[in-house]
Amino acid sequence: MTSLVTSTQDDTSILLTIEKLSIKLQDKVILSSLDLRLNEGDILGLVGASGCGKTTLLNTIAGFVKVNEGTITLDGRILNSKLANNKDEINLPAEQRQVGMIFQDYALFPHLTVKENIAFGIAKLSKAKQTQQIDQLLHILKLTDYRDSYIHQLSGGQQQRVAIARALAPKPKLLLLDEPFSNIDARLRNELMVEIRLLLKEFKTTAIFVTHNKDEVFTFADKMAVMSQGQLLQFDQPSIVCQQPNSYQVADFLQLGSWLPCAVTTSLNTILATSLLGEFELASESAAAQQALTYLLVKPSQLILTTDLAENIIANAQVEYISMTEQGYHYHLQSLDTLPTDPPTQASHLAFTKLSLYSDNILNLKQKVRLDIKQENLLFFNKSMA
Ligand SMILES: Nc1ncnc2c1ncn2[C@@H]1O[C@H](COP(=O)(O)OP(=O)(O)OP(=O)(O)O)[C@@H](O)[C@H]1O
Repeated sequence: MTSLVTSTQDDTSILLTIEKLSIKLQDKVILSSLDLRLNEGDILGLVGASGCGKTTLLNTIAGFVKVNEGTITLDGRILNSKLANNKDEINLPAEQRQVGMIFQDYALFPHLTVKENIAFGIAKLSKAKQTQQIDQLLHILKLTDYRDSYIHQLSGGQQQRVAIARALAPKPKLLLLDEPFSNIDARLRNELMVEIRLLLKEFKTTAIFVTHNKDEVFTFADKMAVMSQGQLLQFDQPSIVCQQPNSYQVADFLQLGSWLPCAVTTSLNTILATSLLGEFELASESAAAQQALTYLLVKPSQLILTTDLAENIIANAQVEYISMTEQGYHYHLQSLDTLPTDPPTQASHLAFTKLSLYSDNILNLKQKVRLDIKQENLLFFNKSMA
C-alpha cells in the first residue's frame, strides 16, 4: 500500500517530522512506513477505526515504544532514528524528548495534591521558579482554589485541567493527548475544548490529539489526519478532508454520505456512470472511469426528494428506516424492485439499500418516493485502495 498523504504545508515552520515509521508489536505490524509532518503551533486531530494504531503512534513519539524502522525529528532534534538492517540506532529516553502526554484516564497521582501533581515534571527548577509557574498555570486553568485539594476531590473536568497543567508545566515542544475529552460530560465538553484550544494557542503549543469524534476535530484542531491499518490516508485541514476526501475509505470512515453504485460505460466519446437514480458524466482521466463499477458519494444535501408522484414522476426508492435527529427526520431509502443479492447479479449490482436523507417532510415506512441527485461536486470512488 502506498502512502496517500497530501497536505497543504509550508515547509519553513515544520516542528515534527516522522519518516517511514514502522512498528511491530509481538510480530504484528502496527505502523507501516508512516510519514507525517506537523507545523509549529498546529493542533492535529488524529482519527481512525479502533485498533488502527493511533495510541501506538502517540506512545512512539513519547518514547514508550521501540521503533523497528524510521525517523522522528522534533524541532531539529532526532528522537528516533533506525534504519532497516543497521544496528546503529538513536532512541532518546522519554524524559529527554520535551514531549508531554495526557492519557485518557489522566494518570494523575491520587496521593498528591493538585499543586504537587503539577510540580512533578519541574522538580529540577528552583522552588521559587516552581511556585511561580504553578501559580500561573493554576490561574489560567481556573484551579487556584483547588491548589491543595487531592485528585479525588475534583470533578472530571477539573482533573483534566490538572492533567493539562501538569503536562504544560515543563513547557513541552509537543503535547500529545489521547482521547482527552472522552470522559467529560457532553454539556461541558464543547466549552472545555474551546478553553483548552485557546490555552494551547496562547502557549504556542503544538499538539496531537486522538479522538473518535470528527466534530471534536472541527472544534479543537487545525489539521486532521485519518489513519487506517497503521498508515495515514489523508492529512489536511478538517474542512478540506471533509469536502474533498481522497478515497472511499476516508469518506466512509468519516460518514460523509452514503454510496450509490454506478456502472461505467462508454458511449461515443462520453464516459457515463449509470445508476438507478440517473446518469452522470465522468472525466476520462478520473480513476472512476477506469473501473466497471464505481461509487458515487451521496451527501444528504445532494438528494432531491419528490413525494408527490404524478404520472410523469416515477418512484425510484422507498423508505426503509426512520429516526428523529437534530437535523429533522433521518430516512434510509432503498432502491425499488431491484434489491441487492449475494452474489450480485447483472440487475442487482446497482441496487442501493441505505441512502441517507434528512428532511422535515413526514414520510411513512415503505412509502415510495422519487429521488434525484444534484449534479454538482460529484465525487466518485473505487472501493479498492489506490
Ligand atoms: N503491547 C502490545 N502488544 C501487542 N499488540 C499491541 C500492543 N499494544 C497495542 N497492540 C495492538 O496494536 C494495534 C493498535 O493498537 P492502538 O491502541 O494503537 O490502536 P488505536 O487506534 O489507538 O485503537 P483505539 O481507538 O481502540 O484506542 C491493535 O491491534 C492492538 O491490539
